[in-house]
Amino acid sequence: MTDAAGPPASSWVPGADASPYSLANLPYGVYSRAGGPARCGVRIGDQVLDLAATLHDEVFAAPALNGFLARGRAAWADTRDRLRRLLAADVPEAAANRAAVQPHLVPLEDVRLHLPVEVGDYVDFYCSLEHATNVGRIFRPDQDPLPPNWRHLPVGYHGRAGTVVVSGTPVRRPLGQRAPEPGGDGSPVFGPSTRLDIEAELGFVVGTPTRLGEPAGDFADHVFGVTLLNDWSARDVQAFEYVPLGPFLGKSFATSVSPWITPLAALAAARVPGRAQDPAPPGYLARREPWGLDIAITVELNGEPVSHPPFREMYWTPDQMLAHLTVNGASLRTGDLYASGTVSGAAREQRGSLIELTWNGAEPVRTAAGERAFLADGDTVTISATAPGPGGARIALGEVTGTIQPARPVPAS
Ligand SMILES: O=C(O)/C=C/C(=O)CC(=O)CC(=O)O
Ligand SMILES: [Ca+2]
Ligand SMILES: [Mg+2]
Repeated sequence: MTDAAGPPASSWVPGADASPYSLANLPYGVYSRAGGPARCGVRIGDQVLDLAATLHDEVFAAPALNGFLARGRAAWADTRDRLRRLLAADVPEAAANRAAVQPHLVPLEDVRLHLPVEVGDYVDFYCSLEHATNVGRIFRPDQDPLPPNWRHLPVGYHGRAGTVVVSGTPVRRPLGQRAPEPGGDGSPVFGPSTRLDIEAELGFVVGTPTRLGEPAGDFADHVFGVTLLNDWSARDVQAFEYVPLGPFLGKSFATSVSPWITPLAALAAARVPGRAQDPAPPGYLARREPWGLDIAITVELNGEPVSHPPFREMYWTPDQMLAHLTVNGASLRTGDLYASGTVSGAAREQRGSLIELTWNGAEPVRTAAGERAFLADGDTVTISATAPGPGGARIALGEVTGTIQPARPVPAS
């Protein structure tokens, strides 16, 4: 059963058809039950389907999806087709499928979700025109908000792959150096970050590697799927350290991702051409297919929605990010992760970071827990997203959440 336009296919799994985790979605993740090993699964409704047991395939009896991702696009499509057929209500063998598959469904409330891939390299881009313009105005008020390169290439930096953590992992407020403060002795100040922020982003997970020395082929040949990502950012540390080599410790302490990877195949109805670009980018960045994605993101602070960033408004699209990552001959490996950069739209309530929402703290966000310029200890940030599915239904991309823990004590000098 391939993904087709038209009415959504129906599943025998109770509740699945009415859920944003219907047969049209089927995101992949890694789960464990109490005392059991971590294994690969697919989400349907409020359950996880164990893939190794269902498909009799040991590649899924692993604590990461990398082995499956390395098999490539034809295998991804074949597995998705098999799963859709096994879970479908409207195929002749549905009763037999149900009898065989039902024992391998586990209620979500009985599982722990893990980081779904072993992350290789992690790169973060800067692809929202509105975000780049806002942050440029705030960080560099005396200059053009957009650097001269910005409309010619998707600007990015390498982050710390080893600190990519799964949703729910607590985030400890980092220690670091910030600029000398007025009234101080002129030295930088070392201590807990006082401007801890979020960045609402999408992450793209590489399945099929590229060859050293060669550019990537088609986006959908290499990229397996999409995850939600929060690039926690200590703005005070970042502002003092980033010249001239870019973000470093201000962003490397934690990057949280959703436990679910939504395969590109589930996002067929979300594909849009991508925003017009002026000037036209060089040939290697020309868009060959529509890979803008109409994904609607919501950011909640302590349970209250504070922003609705629209991914469809991104200036650079994820196929262009992939082309740029490899144009110099640098290769990508299975499990590499690249993020879009903060997603911000033109309206205030579409900004994907607190530094923009509060204009560097000058206009605090009002919530039931009090006013926030930046994050307080104990705050919980949750990013979720939905996208159009077949027949007007929507699919969900999971959520990525994290709660801020107090900084560790400043070491005595
Ligand atoms: O312009 C700057 O100096 C800083 C930019 C960011 O903090 C953004 C970043 O990490 C990339 C992004 O998320 O868009
Ligand atoms: Ca970022
Ligand atoms: Mg980060």
